[in-house]
Amino acid sequence: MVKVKGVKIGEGAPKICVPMVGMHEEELLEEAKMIKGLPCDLVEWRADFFQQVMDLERVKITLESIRGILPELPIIFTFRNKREGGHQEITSYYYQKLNETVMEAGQVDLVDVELFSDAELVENLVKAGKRNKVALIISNHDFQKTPPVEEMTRRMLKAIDAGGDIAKIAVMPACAADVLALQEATRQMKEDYGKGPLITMAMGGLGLITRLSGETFGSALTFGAANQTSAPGQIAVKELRPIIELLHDKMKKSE
Ligand SMILES: O=C1C[C@@](O)(C(=O)O)C[C@@H](O)[C@@H]1O
Repeated sequence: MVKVKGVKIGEGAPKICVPMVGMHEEELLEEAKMIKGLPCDLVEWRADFFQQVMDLERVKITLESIRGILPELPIIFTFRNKREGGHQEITSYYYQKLNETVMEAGQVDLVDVELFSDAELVENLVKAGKRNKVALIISNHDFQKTPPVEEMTRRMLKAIDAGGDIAKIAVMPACAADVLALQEATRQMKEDYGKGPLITMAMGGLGLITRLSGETFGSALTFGAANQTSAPGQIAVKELRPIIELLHDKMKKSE
């Protein structure tokens, strides 16, 4: 279990995270104000959407303004590279600098680091996370396909071995068997390897069930949209919340 600002990821019902995808500061602040009224547990700033992400001072100022609007919610900071489905590509050097700067600024609770980054970079960011008391999600995204179950579990185990507090995998299914493979990899990680917390999802409409069924299979967090999605298959947080709650209540009652 990972506890951030009182939110227990990996205990009870899956937590709901809303991505912030504004390209400019004003848009982000509007999004933050809207999120204030939404039934979510965390927010994720997808900084690869932000047009001024190459300006570290701007990033820090924007983060402070977001925090000003959302003082209580845990914030995940994510720069998603293009090769993993993000909107911009930056050098490894800048990726490290950006994530370290944000961790040192003290406004975020979690940082998402891509597993397939340079090994030394991951190591440095794990150390920076520990130094700054920021939890690390080590993630992998495949927007083309769903790897075999063993490969998905191998990646999640590697993410935890590398020092991730949370392992995350997002894949693209082509058929129902792919969706089942993602669920099975999640189940094996939780029940057979005893590892977690995990965040897993199959993307697109076909994978939607995986965004709802985390409590059954072992995914501790799910992403729901405010008004713009950050990945295919996300549904609105207002639609997501009652489903997550229904499953949680009924599962508890029939224990
Ligand atoms: O990694 C993830 C998961 C995600 O890709 C999804 O499919 O919901 C959405 C991203 O914003 C987040 O960083």
